[in-house]
Amino acid sequence: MATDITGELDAWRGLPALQQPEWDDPSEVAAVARELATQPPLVFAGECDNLKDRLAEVALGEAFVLQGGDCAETFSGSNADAVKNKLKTLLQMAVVLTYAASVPVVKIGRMAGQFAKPRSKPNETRNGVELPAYRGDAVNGFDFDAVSRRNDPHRLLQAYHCSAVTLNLCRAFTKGGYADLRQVHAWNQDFVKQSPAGQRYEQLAGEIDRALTFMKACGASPDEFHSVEFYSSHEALLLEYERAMTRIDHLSGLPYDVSAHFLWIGERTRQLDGAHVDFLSRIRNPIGVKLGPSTSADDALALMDKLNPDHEPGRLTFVTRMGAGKIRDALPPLIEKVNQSGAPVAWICDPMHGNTWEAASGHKTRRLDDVLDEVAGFFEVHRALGTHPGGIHIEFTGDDVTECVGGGDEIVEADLHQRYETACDPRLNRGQSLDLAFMVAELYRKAQ
Ligand SMILES: O=C[C@H](O)[C@H](O)COP(=O)(O)O
Ligand SMILES: C=C(OP(=O)(O)O)C(=O)O
Ligand SMILES: [Mn+2]
Repeated sequence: MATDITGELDAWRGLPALQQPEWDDPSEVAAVARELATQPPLVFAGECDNLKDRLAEVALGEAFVLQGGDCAETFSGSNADAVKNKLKTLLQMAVVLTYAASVPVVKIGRMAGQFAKPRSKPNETRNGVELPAYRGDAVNGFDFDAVSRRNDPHRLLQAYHCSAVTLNLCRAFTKGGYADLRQVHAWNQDFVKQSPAGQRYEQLAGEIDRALTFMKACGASPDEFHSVEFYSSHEALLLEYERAMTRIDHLSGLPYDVSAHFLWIGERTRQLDGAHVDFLSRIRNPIGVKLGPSTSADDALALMDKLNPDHEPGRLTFVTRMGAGKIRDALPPLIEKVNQSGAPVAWICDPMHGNTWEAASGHKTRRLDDVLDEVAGFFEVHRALGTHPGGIHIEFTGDDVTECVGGGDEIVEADLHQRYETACDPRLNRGQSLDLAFMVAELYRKAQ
């Protein structure tokens, strides 16, 4: 039995796999994969099952997903301050949503493994010099020189170790007291406090404080107030890595990719007969697929049939990323067709990837207004169809960067150069993330 499963886990090797790095020496990759396969799991099958249960609640309309983090994590970003700032932002957003929208929030980081990037062009040219594109720290270096841009399979091991460090910090921060609801004010104690969203948050935190004091006086202090359930996720892009991190769970005898709780297939690698769809169809984690504006209703249905043939609630999440100008037309046919099939699905909105453009300065950027408009369109469509807007998937950072324009602390195009630190796509900063959370909470409340 185990032999059969193992064989099936390698079926992707015979299929077209897009966006895989070309490595100089395949035997070096094979040696790294063997070493990865001996490393301890980063997550346990039981935890993945718990997340699947949470996502089943989302599919049923009873909870809301908040998934986010960097576009591309970096090895140098695997440190306590950077991880704490991202978690703090996620916790603040989650509190706004839980309190202001009165909905349980499933918290998933694009963290502890988001080290590989698909690219639209294989090469990058600067001042007449052409080098391979940066494909994430798991593959090559961000610096623009030939040595750094060489694909190095040993980086896969470093990606594993940085994921372990980051996940360990996430587990400690979310279980060790930092995420206690009595810390709601503490999460707001820095630059963000002065921003319009920070001040609005401060008010809400005051209300939560009073509610907690009241509940304590009544004798209630449930565990849920003292720690937070947090899950990790990343795009399952590098199949050698994901395969090496896949283990057969002792209890169920089923394969789980133990590199993260939740894995998703990107917009560029969701071909029905491609390697990524095949591989993810064979692991038992909860999984997602990004759906861009070229997705037909038949494509969505075929992905459902292949990735969740048993219609297991929580197994498959569709992450739509249509763009603000397209979502109102592109999303309804997908939802209608999938719904007609009776398949349970959690629909979540990535309002980032359909709204990227290049500023005159050459910076890749996004307008917060477009992000908000796509989320508003997502809610409108679900409201019109009577379906559940299940969550948001965003790229953000805990730092005060200037990568996206707009927001309460208005960032304009001319500001982009000030703190443009992303290794790939432009991220919302703390203030912009909070602006978004308040808007989503309002939309959610209205939709109820
Ligand atoms: O999320 C990542 C980007 O959208 C993807 O890597 C493509 O970016 P690019 O067009 O800069 O290559
Ligand atoms: C590459 C990404 O998105 P998509 O696959 O939707 O383009 C991403 O999430 O960073
Ligand atoms: Mn991105």
